[in-house]
Amino acid sequence: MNLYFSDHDQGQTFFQDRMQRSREWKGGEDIIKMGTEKQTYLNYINGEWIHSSTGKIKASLNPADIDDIVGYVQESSAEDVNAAVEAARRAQAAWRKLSGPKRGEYLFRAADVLEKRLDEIAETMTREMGKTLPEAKGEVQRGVNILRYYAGEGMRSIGEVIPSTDSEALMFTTRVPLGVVGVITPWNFPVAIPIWKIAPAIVYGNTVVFKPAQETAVTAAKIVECFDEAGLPAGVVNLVTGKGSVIGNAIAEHPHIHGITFTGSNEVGKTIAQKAVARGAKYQLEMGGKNPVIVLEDADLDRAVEATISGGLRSTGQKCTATSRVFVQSSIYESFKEQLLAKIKQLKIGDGLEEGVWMGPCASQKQLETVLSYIQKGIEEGATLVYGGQRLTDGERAKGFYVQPTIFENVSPDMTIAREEIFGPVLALIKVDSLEEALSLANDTPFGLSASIFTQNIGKMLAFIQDIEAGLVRINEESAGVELQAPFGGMKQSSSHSREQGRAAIEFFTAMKTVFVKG
Ligand SMILES: NC(=O)C1=CN([C@@H]2O[C@H](COP(=O)(O)OP(=O)(O)OC[C@H]3O[C@@H](n4cnc5c(N)ncnc54)[C@H](O)[C@@H]3O)[C@@H](O)[C@H]2O)C=CC1
Ligand SMILES: O=C(O)CCC(=O)C(=O)O
Repeated sequence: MNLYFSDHDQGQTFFQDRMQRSREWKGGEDIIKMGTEKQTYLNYINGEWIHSSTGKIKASLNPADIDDIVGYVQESSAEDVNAAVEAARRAQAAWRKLSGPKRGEYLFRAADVLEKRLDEIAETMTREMGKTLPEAKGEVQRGVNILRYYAGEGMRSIGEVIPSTDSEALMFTTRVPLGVVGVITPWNFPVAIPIWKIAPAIVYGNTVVFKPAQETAVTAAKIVECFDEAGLPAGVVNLVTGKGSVIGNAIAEHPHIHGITFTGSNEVGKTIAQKAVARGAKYQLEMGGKNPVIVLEDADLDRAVEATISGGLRSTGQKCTATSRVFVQSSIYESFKEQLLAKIKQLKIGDGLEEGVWMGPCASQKQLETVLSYIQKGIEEGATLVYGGQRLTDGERAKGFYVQPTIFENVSPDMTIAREEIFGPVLALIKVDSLEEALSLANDTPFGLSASIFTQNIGKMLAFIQDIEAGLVRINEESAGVELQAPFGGMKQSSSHSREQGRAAIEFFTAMKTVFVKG
């Protein structure tokens, strides 16, 4: 039996899980071993931390060490989603009536709380999904900055005055919230992505039902704790954790959820879109990438090598903006490859909590298996494995989901590793003779998220900006890297053609009204 002890009296939102106790019989004595007690994180509905109606919990494991349980999270049901939607609906009327600046004040307070807890939440993130601690800290700081940006958004314009053909009339646009918004997020940016969806949703007057990836549900609960501590009114943000096929699906199908914002795989994104269209809900999808980098013969080679490594391998390649195809002009191909390999061999791979580690494990066993299966496909389909390709299981790494950074060459455009999103530290090097050839191959993909080029030639830069099919176009910089004040999103199958972040967020999270007033 689970015995839960509430720590609410001390202002805490967790419960202690006494399942960690075990009994041992030693020298005639019955000894209770406390072991390490783990926190159980609850759903957050209508301002209360509550258990799922299923009574089921799931351990969230550290991908660097599967013996390390980060915490227990709720395996909820559609019934819990119904309760969360009901709370969000009830909260909506009063929340939307607050002024934008007033709603912004709550976001400023949440930013302060998150900033105070930066180190602790970053450490939880590293333990839960493996990215290195400096990267995790950078991401939490980004979360703080996003909250402050959208807090300020509460004071900015929500419409414009348009001259009417009737000189005695006033015509203008204004914006209203959608209502209840479902936020479905992945595990690869467990702080930044939820915050860049939740912050604009609530500052524009919506209320939220938040379903994070189960792999990073502890980190998600900690974000929600920050909103709770900031005094956000009950029901404005609700958290329900559990399986995507159960909780995510219930959100997609719920008749009282008016908008769904999703980041994750194309497969799931498409089903969400179909369900949203079927019931007339608004939706926004950010999905995969197969992002190219083009390195031309006049490039600054050191910079191009650094950026390829950083863009392709940081966060173990688990970014939708990660570099995965590298098109290198023939005349510099060998020297680029040599420099790339020399640098990659020096990367330290290990537990992201350890100082000096550059690349952590894959975020889960499933993700490790996916990456290894793509590497195997690359070999079977005839690409040349130049470096890596193996799981790392020596010493402490035996307990984690580590894979070597992996480089392929002789990759042809029809190979699986040139076409599908791998979401791991795998780079395909492809030799090209000209910018035109590079552009044509780079565009030969269903995706269109991010792309970069290395060249000193302004004409080639301009041709790239014009002709590359990508929502994020980067010159002499890595393919990853998103600024919170700028629109973010992809072309083709990388997104639902909408944009997130910056001022662009207003387009999804509000509905526009055109008003005509005649005195
Ligand atoms: N664009 C991006 O940033 C991301 C892309 N991916 C891609 O997806 C692959 C698989 O990763 P997963 O974590 O399995 O991604 P996923 O698309 O299954 O999960 C993303 C979110 O959707 C939820 N979800 C899952 N099934 C659902 C359903 N039927 N209805 C509604 N929501 C559902 C998940 O619980 C999670 O919160 C990766 O290898 C990568 O290629 C994954 C995460 C982020
Ligand atoms: O590159 C970034 O900072 C953001 C990437 C992203 O949104 C993703 O991987 O889901």
